[in-house]
Amino acid sequence: MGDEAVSAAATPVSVELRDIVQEYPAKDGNGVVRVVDGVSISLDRPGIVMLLGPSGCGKSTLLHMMGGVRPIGVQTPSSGQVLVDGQPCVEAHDDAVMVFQRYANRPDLTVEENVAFPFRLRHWRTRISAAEAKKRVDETLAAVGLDAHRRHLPSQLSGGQNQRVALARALVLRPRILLMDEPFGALDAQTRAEMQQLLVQIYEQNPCLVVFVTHDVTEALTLGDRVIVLTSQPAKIADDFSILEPRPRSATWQRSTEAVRMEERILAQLHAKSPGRASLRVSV
Ligand SMILES: Nc1ncnc2c1ncn2[C@@H]1O[C@H](COP(=O)(O)OP(=O)(O)OP(=O)(O)O)[C@@H](O)[C@H]1O
Repeated sequence: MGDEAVSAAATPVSVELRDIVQEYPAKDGNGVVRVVDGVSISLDRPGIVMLLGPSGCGKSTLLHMMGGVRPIGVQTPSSGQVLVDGQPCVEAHDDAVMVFQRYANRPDLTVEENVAFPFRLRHWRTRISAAEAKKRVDETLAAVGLDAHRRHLPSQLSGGQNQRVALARALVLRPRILLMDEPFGALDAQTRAEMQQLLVQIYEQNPCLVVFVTHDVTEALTLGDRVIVLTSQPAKIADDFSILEPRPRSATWQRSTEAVRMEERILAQLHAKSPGRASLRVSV
């Protein structure tokens, strides 16, 4: 299983949201609120896909759906279909792992123990041998630059280092789908840039499908192979385009006419009041 899981990272992957509608109970207790309104997204190859949209438009809701994570007591999606590798996704699945802004490291465990934590769970213990788990933890700690901190506690680390721990805990599972919910949103500008660089390095070494939620247009242009912009609530697709510029993307490219046009295009959509289109795909 270990070797299979290692090579799985480079294997094809597909995630499809088909005509997704999501409604949640209204906060005032009266009826429901439609948060997502007919979103269709097809992701069919490894790459970094940026999901942008105004606050509260349903980005996390869509991201969770891709990982089969469901809120308690709410039908998700209200209608539409989530398919992973062409199969209906009805529950959390091993192919997808999530990284959150609140890195959720256990304060009583060392860096190494935090990263190895998934292997304490019966589900993974029965699938990954202890030797394979140790090898993966060692490799991943080196990949995220935390080898020298393995015996430290989270309280002894900076915010960026703590986010590295959270990223490493996701990467030890060698996911084919890495779902990142504003993972660098709480970091200062320099640390955020370092983490973006790290993500690109890790991605280049082991390409998988990364779906990355952000509010930050520059982050989208720095990282994305594809940028999907959602409208304000209820979310529809407002824009969807590819960025062909290879990574790492230089400051010169960031200031180029091409990049500035993309930035303006995203900002125009984020500030637009008009409803989005059901599905639109453009190559830039
Ligand atoms: N389980 C739930 N029950 C009720 N309402 C919910 C639930 N989950 C999310 N919501 C509501 O749905 C809306 C969209 O939430 P979601 O977190 O998906 O948006 P978002 O775009 O990720 O937001 P942000 O950018 O602020 O992180 C919000 O108004 C939120 O309060």
